[in-house]
Amino acid sequence: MIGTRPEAIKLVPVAHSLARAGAAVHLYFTGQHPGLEPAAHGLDAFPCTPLQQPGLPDPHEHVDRVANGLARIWKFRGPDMVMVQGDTSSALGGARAAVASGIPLAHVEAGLRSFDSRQPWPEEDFRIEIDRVSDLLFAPTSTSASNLISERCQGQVHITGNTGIDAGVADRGLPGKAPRHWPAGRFNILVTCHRRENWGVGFAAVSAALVELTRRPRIRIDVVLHPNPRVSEAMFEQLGHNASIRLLPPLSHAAMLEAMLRSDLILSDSGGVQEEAPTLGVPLLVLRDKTERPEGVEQGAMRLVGTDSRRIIASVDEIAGDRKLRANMSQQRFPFGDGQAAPRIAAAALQWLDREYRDRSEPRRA
Ligand SMILES: CC(=O)N[C@H]1[C@@H](OP(=O)(O)OP(=O)(O)OC[C@H]2O[C@@H](n3ccc(=O)[nH]c3=O)[C@H](O)[C@@H]2O)O[C@H](CO)[C@@H](O)[C@@H]1O
Repeated sequence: MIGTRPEAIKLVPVAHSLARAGAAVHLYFTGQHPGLEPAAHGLDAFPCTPLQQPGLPDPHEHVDRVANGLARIWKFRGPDMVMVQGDTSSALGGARAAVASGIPLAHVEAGLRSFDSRQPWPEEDFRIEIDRVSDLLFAPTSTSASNLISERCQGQVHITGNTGIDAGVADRGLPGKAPRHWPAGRFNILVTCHRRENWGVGFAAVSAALVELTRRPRIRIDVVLHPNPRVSEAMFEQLGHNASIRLLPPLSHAAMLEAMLRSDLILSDSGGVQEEAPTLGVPLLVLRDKTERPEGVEQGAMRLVGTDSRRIIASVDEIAGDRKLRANMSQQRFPFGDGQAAPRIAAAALQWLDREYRDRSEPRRA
């Protein structure tokens, strides 16, 4: 099940590992991010059913549409297992349809918790519901596995690492493989900001901080726009007039990783970027008050700064001005996995299916 760009990025390695292990992989593209193409992510070798359900202002309504659409398709013939990733409305819709159709469900990136239903909203609750009904739970870290165990989730838990790290990140992050091109004297900041909790007041405060930071002569700022037009229009409105800030269109994943590697510091509210930055060894200020990915903060690779302008400016000034702190935050760390999550997931899923269908003494569907 794939609905959004990050789900595509994180499921590419899983689809290929499953296929290598002998599974027949069928993709369902919900259409949550319209324009998301299997070929753009190297997924064109797999059969794909498009649902054509673009994301809606009310994510709960989108969940229902995806769930109903899939349940209709799977009424007569469904797969042996449904695999969903993360916490999107597509993932929850897929999970509900699998349960309604009696199909085993696997959840990739299970167990992440911010312990606050309001942030990320509605993803925290979506992920909890998916975890409760999954038969197989692929937790990226021991922290996420502990969350599942303390909530007494019924599914089988495996600690695998995050598949996002398999997706070209681990290779680039390996010592000696990360080319850093810092022009002397410059301090390059890369920014992404798209979370729903930050729409409105949050965006305005982040933009005000960026404008203030351009007054420092050393600082250069690149803002990568989100594919959601509502988000990119707000950024244009607030930053388009500032000649010292470059607004870049959404980048391919490879180009995004290169842009991260060329940066001295990243400011972002993205979930995936929180996993990638420590692996690439680039310091990160997280534009959120809470995170469901505390591992990078605990290891000193990133800091939570929220969207308060003064706090953002103070943190940037501190990191830009303190070589020792910057060197420490720039150390490569691998809190989210070693780049081998997908083969672990494929092996565990196929083993689980073999056992399940042997015990059920009924043939697998494919
Ligand atoms: C609240 C939250 O965090 N939600 C999630 C959200 O995405 P998340 O917040 O990670 O979504 P983003 O849109 O920021 O996507 C991040 C990914 O896209 C890449 N990128 C970013 C910008 C760009 O121009 N080009 C590009 O390729 C990044 O390198 C990263 O790999 O969906 C994911 C998939 O279910 C989940 O794992 C996350 O938990």
